[in-house]
Amino acid sequence: MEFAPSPLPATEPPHDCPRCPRLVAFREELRGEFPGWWNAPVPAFGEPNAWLGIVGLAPGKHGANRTGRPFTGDYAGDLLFATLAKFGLSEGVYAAKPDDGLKLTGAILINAVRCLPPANKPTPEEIRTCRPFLEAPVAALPQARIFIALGQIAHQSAVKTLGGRLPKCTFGHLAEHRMPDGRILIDSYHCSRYNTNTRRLTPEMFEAVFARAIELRDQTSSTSLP
Ligand SMILES: O=c1cc[nH]c(=O)[nH]1
Repeated sequence: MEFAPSPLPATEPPHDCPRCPRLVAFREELRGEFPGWWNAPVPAFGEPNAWLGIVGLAPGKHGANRTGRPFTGDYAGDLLFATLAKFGLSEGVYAAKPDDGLKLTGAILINAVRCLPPANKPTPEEIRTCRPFLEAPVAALPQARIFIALGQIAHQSAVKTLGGRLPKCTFGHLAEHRMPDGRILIDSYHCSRYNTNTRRLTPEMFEAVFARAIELRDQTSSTSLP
């Protein structure tokens, strides 16, 4: 795969974002080892007019960090994209590569941390440092009234981004949190290989989160949320 950095919206981190020294060093190492991979901050993927924002954790090494599209090419993406298709939130067929023509409809995927962290574990400082790159695209989503957080880290970053208070928002699968301006955050266990293999998260449990998001969208579509 050949990657030429294309012009990015102002809400996206630059291709050579220097903010997190550990993540920059890891990215440089992987650029040497895998020059054909993306190896850069991974841009959000989806519709600018999305009603649903889905907050992930961080690129997977062989997934988004390789392909340059969130969740694309790794195990977590298989369940996520199948679920999006099932709920009418995508058009086209997901084929685990960024040029498969897949389009999200009504939804957007944004990782809480844009660069690949070693061992899939960003530090608290890296999560904090990357938060402007969650805040900026979220602020640029005028229609997004419902958010789904995939896992604890995404939950924490999403609550802070949406202006909520963490002590009031305990993470739990299918837990719902109303933000001060009326936007609603639904938590889900992350659709990682570990969670699905151990059955902590089943496809049915994951689908219940999206079904609830759609139910809330339909209930709130007549009320005025930001
Ligand atoms: O949270 C995740 C996991 C895998 N790939 C992503 O882009 N985000």
